[in-house]
Amino acid sequence: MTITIALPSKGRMKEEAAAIFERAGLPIAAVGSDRSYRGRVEGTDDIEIAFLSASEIARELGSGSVDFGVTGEDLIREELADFENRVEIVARLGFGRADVVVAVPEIWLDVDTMADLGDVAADFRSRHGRRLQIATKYWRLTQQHFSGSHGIQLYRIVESLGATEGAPAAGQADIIVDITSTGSTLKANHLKILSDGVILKSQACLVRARKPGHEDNPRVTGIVDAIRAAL
Ligand SMILES: Nc1ncnc2c1ncn2[C@@H]1O[C@H](COP(=O)(O)OP(=O)(O)OP(=O)(O)O)[C@@H](O)[C@H]1O
Ligand SMILES: O=P(O)(O)OC[C@H]1O[C@H](OP(=O)(O)OP(=O)(O)O)[C@H](O)[C@@H]1O
Repeated sequence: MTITIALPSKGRMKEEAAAIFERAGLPIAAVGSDRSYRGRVEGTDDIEIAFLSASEIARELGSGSVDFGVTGEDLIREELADFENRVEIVARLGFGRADVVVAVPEIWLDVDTMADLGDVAADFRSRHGRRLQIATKYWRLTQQHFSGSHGIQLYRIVESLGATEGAPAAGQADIIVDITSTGSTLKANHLKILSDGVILKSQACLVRARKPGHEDNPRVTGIVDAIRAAL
Protein backbone atom coordinates (compact mmCIF):
# COMPACT_ATOMS: atom_id res chain seq x y z
CA MET A 1 0.00 0.00 0.00
CA THR A 2 1.31 3.45 -0.93
CA ILE A 3 1.21 5.97 1.92
CA THR A 4 0.29 9.53 0.92
CA ILE A 5 1.62 12.42 2.99
CA ALA A 6 0.27 15.94 2.36
CA LEU A 7 2.75 18.76 2.97
CA PRO A 8 2.28 22.54 2.60
CA SER A 9 3.00 23.62 -0.96
CA LYS A 10 3.43 27.26 0.03
CA GLY A 11 3.04 29.60 2.92
CA ARG A 12 4.60 29.90 6.32
CA MET A 13 4.79 26.19 7.17
CA LYS A 14 6.33 24.90 3.93
CA GLU A 15 10.04 25.09 4.73
CA GLU A 16 9.83 23.84 8.30
CA ALA A 17 7.60 20.92 7.35
CA ALA A 18 10.16 19.76 4.79
CA ALA A 19 12.99 20.29 7.29
CA ILE A 20 11.40 18.04 9.89
CA PHE A 21 10.98 15.22 7.38
CA GLU A 22 14.63 15.65 6.42
CA ARG A 23 15.68 15.38 10.09
CA ALA A 24 13.48 12.30 10.43
CA GLY A 25 15.45 10.59 7.66
CA LEU A 26 12.64 11.06 5.15
CA PRO A 27 14.07 13.64 2.72
CA ILE A 28 11.46 15.00 0.32
CA ALA A 29 12.11 15.52 -3.37
CA ALA A 30 9.72 17.07 -5.89
CA VAL A 31 8.80 14.84 -8.80
CA GLY A 32 9.57 16.68 -12.03
CA SER A 33 10.12 20.40 -11.60
CA ASP A 34 10.31 22.33 -8.32
CA ARG A 35 6.79 23.65 -8.99
CA SER A 36 5.35 20.14 -9.16
CA TYR A 37 2.55 19.29 -6.72
CA ARG A 38 3.74 15.71 -6.35
CA GLY A 39 6.82 14.51 -4.54
CA ARG A 40 8.44 11.45 -3.07
CA VAL A 41 10.68 10.46 -0.23
CA GLU A 42 14.16 9.83 -1.56
CA GLY A 43 15.10 6.17 -1.49
CA THR A 44 11.53 4.85 -1.16
CA ASP A 45 8.85 4.03 -3.68
CA ASP A 46 5.89 3.43 -1.39
CA ILE A 47 5.45 6.97 -0.02
CA GLU A 48 3.85 9.66 -2.15
CA ILE A 49 3.94 13.36 -1.24
CA ALA A 50 1.02 15.64 -2.18
CA PHE A 51 1.83 19.36 -1.92
CA LEU A 52 -1.34 21.25 -0.96
CA SER A 53 -2.31 24.43 0.86
CA ALA A 54 -2.65 24.26 4.66
CA SER A 55 -6.45 24.30 4.70
CA GLU A 56 -6.72 21.80 1.83
CA ILE A 57 -4.52 19.46 3.86
CA ALA A 58 -7.03 19.57 6.72
CA ARG A 59 -9.91 18.76 4.36
CA GLU A 60 -8.06 15.92 2.60
CA LEU A 61 -7.22 14.37 5.98
CA GLY A 62 -10.90 14.59 6.89
CA SER A 63 -11.98 12.81 3.72
CA GLY A 64 -9.24 10.21 4.13
CA SER A 65 -7.77 10.85 0.70
CA VAL A 66 -4.32 11.25 2.28
CA ASP A 67 -2.85 9.18 5.12
CA PHE A 68 -0.81 11.88 6.85
CA GLY A 69 -0.60 15.65 6.65
CA VAL A 70 1.24 18.55 8.19
CA THR A 71 -1.03 21.50 8.93
CA GLY A 72 -2.13 23.82 11.74
CA GLU A 73 -4.25 22.50 14.60
CA ASP A 74 -6.54 25.53 14.07
CA LEU A 75 -7.33 24.39 10.54
CA ILE A 76 -7.96 20.79 11.65
CA ARG A 77 -10.41 21.92 14.34
CA GLU A 78 -12.03 24.48 12.06
CA GLU A 79 -12.39 22.42 8.89
CA LEU A 80 -13.42 19.08 10.42
CA ALA A 81 -16.59 18.50 12.41
CA ASP A 82 -15.94 15.75 14.93
CA PHE A 83 -12.23 15.90 14.14
CA GLU A 84 -11.16 13.47 16.84
CA ASN A 85 -13.06 10.63 15.22
CA ARG A 86 -11.66 11.34 11.79
CA VAL A 87 -8.02 12.15 12.48
CA GLU A 88 -5.34 11.70 15.11
CA ILE A 89 -2.91 14.46 16.04
CA VAL A 90 0.24 12.38 16.09
CA ALA A 91 2.78 15.06 17.00
CA ARG A 92 2.92 18.79 17.65
CA LEU A 93 5.85 20.03 15.63
CA GLY A 94 6.90 23.22 17.43
CA PHE A 95 6.52 25.70 14.56
CA GLY A 96 3.63 27.63 12.99
CA ARG A 97 2.61 28.75 16.46
CA ALA A 98 -0.29 31.18 16.64
CA ASP A 99 -3.28 31.80 18.90
CA VAL A 100 -6.89 32.00 17.76
CA VAL A 101 -8.30 34.82 19.88
CA VAL A 102 -11.37 36.95 20.59
CA ALA A 103 -10.40 40.61 20.27
CA VAL A 104 -12.50 43.73 20.89
CA PRO A 105 -11.83 47.44 20.34
CA GLU A 106 -9.39 48.84 22.93
CA ILE A 107 -11.90 51.59 23.67
CA TRP A 108 -14.33 49.05 25.15
CA LEU A 109 -12.78 49.81 28.54
CA ASP A 110 -15.25 47.81 30.62
CA VAL A 111 -15.04 44.67 28.47
CA ASP A 112 -12.20 42.41 29.57
CA THR A 113 -13.71 38.92 29.75
CA MET A 114 -16.08 36.69 27.82
CA ALA A 115 -18.65 37.28 30.59
CA ASP A 116 -18.41 41.05 29.97
CA LEU A 117 -18.83 40.36 26.26
CA GLY A 118 -21.88 38.21 27.02
CA ASP A 119 -23.44 41.21 28.79
CA VAL A 120 -22.66 43.43 25.81
CA ALA A 121 -24.16 40.87 23.40
CA ALA A 122 -27.33 40.58 25.50
CA ASP A 123 -27.88 44.37 25.44
CA PHE A 124 -26.78 44.89 21.86
CA ARG A 125 -30.13 44.62 20.12
CA SER A 126 -31.91 47.02 22.45
CA ARG A 127 -29.04 49.52 22.25
CA HIS A 128 -28.15 49.25 18.59
CA GLY A 129 -31.09 47.50 16.96
CA ARG A 130 -29.01 44.53 15.77
CA ARG A 131 -26.92 41.65 17.06
CA LEU A 132 -23.26 41.87 17.98
CA GLN A 133 -21.29 41.12 14.81
CA ILE A 134 -18.12 39.01 14.84
CA ALA A 135 -15.78 39.07 11.84
CA THR A 136 -13.95 35.78 11.37
CA LYS A 137 -13.03 32.96 9.05
CA TYR A 138 -13.17 30.59 12.04
CA TRP A 139 -16.91 29.84 12.08
CA ARG A 140 -16.75 26.56 13.92
CA LEU A 141 -14.24 27.65 16.58
CA THR A 142 -16.20 30.85 17.19
CA GLN A 143 -19.50 29.02 17.63
CA GLN A 144 -17.89 26.45 19.94
CA HIS A 145 -16.31 29.16 22.08
CA PHE A 146 -19.25 31.56 22.23
CA SER A 147 -22.25 29.23 22.26
CA GLY A 148 -20.61 26.05 23.58
CA SER A 149 -18.13 27.24 26.23
CA HIS A 150 -19.65 30.58 27.26
CA GLY A 151 -23.39 30.27 26.59
CA ILE A 152 -23.45 33.40 24.42
CA GLN A 153 -26.11 32.94 21.75
CA LEU A 154 -26.89 36.47 20.61
CA TYR A 155 -24.34 37.28 17.91
CA ARG A 156 -23.94 37.13 14.17
CA ILE A 157 -20.85 35.90 12.35
CA VAL A 158 -19.71 38.05 9.42
CA GLU A 159 -17.44 36.04 7.18
CA SER A 160 -14.05 37.65 6.71
CA LEU A 161 -11.44 35.99 4.57
CA GLY A 162 -8.73 38.65 4.87
CA ALA A 163 -7.73 41.77 6.79
CA THR A 164 -10.12 40.68 9.55
CA GLU A 165 -8.51 43.04 12.09
CA GLY A 166 -9.68 45.97 9.96
CA ALA A 167 -13.36 44.94 10.09
CA PRO A 168 -14.35 46.84 13.29
CA ALA A 169 -12.81 50.13 12.11
CA ALA A 170 -14.42 49.66 8.71
CA GLY A 171 -17.83 49.21 10.34
CA GLN A 172 -18.18 45.65 9.01
CA ALA A 173 -18.27 44.04 12.47
CA ASP A 174 -17.95 44.92 16.17
CA ILE A 175 -15.31 42.42 17.26
CA ILE A 176 -13.14 39.72 15.68
CA VAL A 177 -11.95 36.16 16.10
CA ASP A 178 -8.63 35.68 14.34
CA ILE A 179 -5.13 34.30 14.53
CA THR A 180 -2.32 36.26 16.14
CA SER A 181 1.33 35.54 16.70
CA THR A 182 3.26 38.70 17.62
CA GLY A 183 0.12 40.73 18.36
CA SER A 184 1.29 43.61 16.20
CA THR A 185 -1.64 43.48 13.76
CA LEU A 186 -4.13 43.62 16.64
CA LYS A 187 -2.25 46.52 18.18
CA ALA A 188 -2.07 48.44 14.90
CA ASN A 189 -5.84 48.09 14.64
CA HIS A 190 -6.50 49.14 18.26
CA LEU A 191 -7.88 45.77 19.32
CA LYS A 192 -7.26 43.92 22.61
CA ILE A 193 -7.52 40.23 23.46
CA LEU A 194 -10.02 39.34 26.19
CA SER A 195 -8.36 37.82 29.27
CA ASP A 196 -10.15 34.50 28.64
CA GLY A 197 -10.32 35.06 24.89
CA VAL A 198 -7.65 32.62 23.74
CA ILE A 199 -9.72 29.98 21.94
CA LEU A 200 -6.81 27.82 20.84
CA LYS A 201 -3.03 27.83 21.02
CA SER A 202 -2.27 26.40 17.61
CA GLN A 203 0.88 25.04 16.04
CA ALA A 204 1.81 22.84 13.09
CA CYS A 205 0.99 19.17 13.67
CA LEU A 206 1.63 15.83 12.03
CA VAL A 207 -1.89 14.46 11.61
CA ARG A 208 -2.99 10.96 10.61
CA ALA A 209 -6.30 10.17 8.94
CA ARG A 210 -8.02 7.36 10.84
CA LYS A 211 -8.17 4.71 8.14
CA PRO A 212 -8.60 0.96 8.25
CA GLY A 213 -5.31 -0.81 7.64
CA HIS A 214 -3.17 1.73 9.47
CA GLU A 215 -3.00 -0.16 12.78
CA ASP A 216 -0.91 -3.06 11.60
CA ASN A 217 1.01 -1.25 8.86
CA PRO A 218 4.69 -0.95 9.82
CA ARG A 219 5.15 1.88 7.28
CA VAL A 220 2.59 3.97 9.19
CA THR A 221 4.13 3.35 12.60
CA GLY A 222 7.60 3.87 11.10
CA ILE A 223 6.67 7.37 9.86
CA VAL A 224 5.12 8.29 13.23
CA ASP A 225 8.18 7.07 15.15
CA ALA A 226 10.64 8.80 12.81
CA ILE A 227 8.91 12.18 13.07
CA ARG A 228 8.53 11.95 16.84
CA ALA A 229 12.21 11.09 17.16
CA ALA A 230 13.15 14.16 15.07
CA LEU A 231 11.43 16.63 17.43
N1 LIG B 1 1.01 34.96 11.92
C1 LIG B 1 0.24 34.01 11.43
N2 LIG B 1 -0.80 34.33 10.67
C2 LIG B 1 -1.59 33.40 10.12
N3 LIG B 1 -1.43 32.09 10.27
C3 LIG B 1 -0.40 31.71 11.01
C4 LIG B 1 0.48 32.63 11.62
N4 LIG B 1 1.40 31.93 12.28
C5 LIG B 1 1.11 30.65 12.11
N5 LIG B 1 0.02 30.48 11.34
C6 LIG B 1 -0.59 29.20 10.97
O1 LIG B 1 -0.32 28.93 9.63
C7 LIG B 1 -1.39 28.18 9.06
C8 LIG B 1 -1.82 28.85 7.77
O2 LIG B 1 -0.69 28.93 6.98
P1 LIG B 1 -0.67 29.78 5.66
O3 LIG B 1 -1.32 31.10 5.91
O4 LIG B 1 0.72 29.70 5.16
O5 LIG B 1 -1.60 28.89 4.81
P2 LIG B 1 -1.96 29.09 3.32
O6 LIG B 1 -0.94 28.45 2.48
O7 LIG B 1 -2.32 30.52 3.13
O8 LIG B 1 -3.20 28.18 3.34
P3 LIG B 1 -4.63 28.44 2.80
O9 LIG B 1 -4.44 29.12 1.48
O10 LIG B 1 -5.19 27.08 2.70
O11 LIG B 1 -5.25 29.30 3.87
C9 LIG B 1 -2.49 28.12 10.08
O12 LIG B 1 -2.48 26.85 10.69
C10 LIG B 1 -2.08 29.18 11.09
O13 LIG B 1 -2.44 28.84 12.42
O1 LIG C 1 0.02 38.79 15.39
P1 LIG C 1 0.76 39.12 14.12
O2 LIG C 1 2.19 38.71 14.17
O3 LIG C 1 0.57 40.52 13.69
O4 LIG C 1 0.16 38.16 12.98
C1 LIG C 1 -1.21 38.03 12.73
C2 LIG C 1 -1.55 38.36 11.33
O5 LIG C 1 -0.76 37.60 10.42
C3 LIG C 1 -1.62 36.98 9.48
O6 LIG C 1 -1.80 37.72 8.34
P2 LIG C 1 -0.75 37.81 7.15
O7 LIG C 1 -0.51 39.22 6.85
O8 LIG C 1 0.44 36.95 7.41
O9 LIG C 1 -1.53 37.26 5.94
P3 LIG C 1 -2.47 36.01 5.75
O10 LIG C 1 -3.73 36.31 6.54
O11 LIG C 1 -2.70 36.00 4.29
O12 LIG C 1 -1.76 34.80 6.25
C4 LIG C 1 -2.93 36.80 10.22
O13 LIG C 1 -4.04 36.68 9.37
C5 LIG C 1 -2.99 38.02 11.08
O14 LIG C 1 -3.61 39.06 10.39
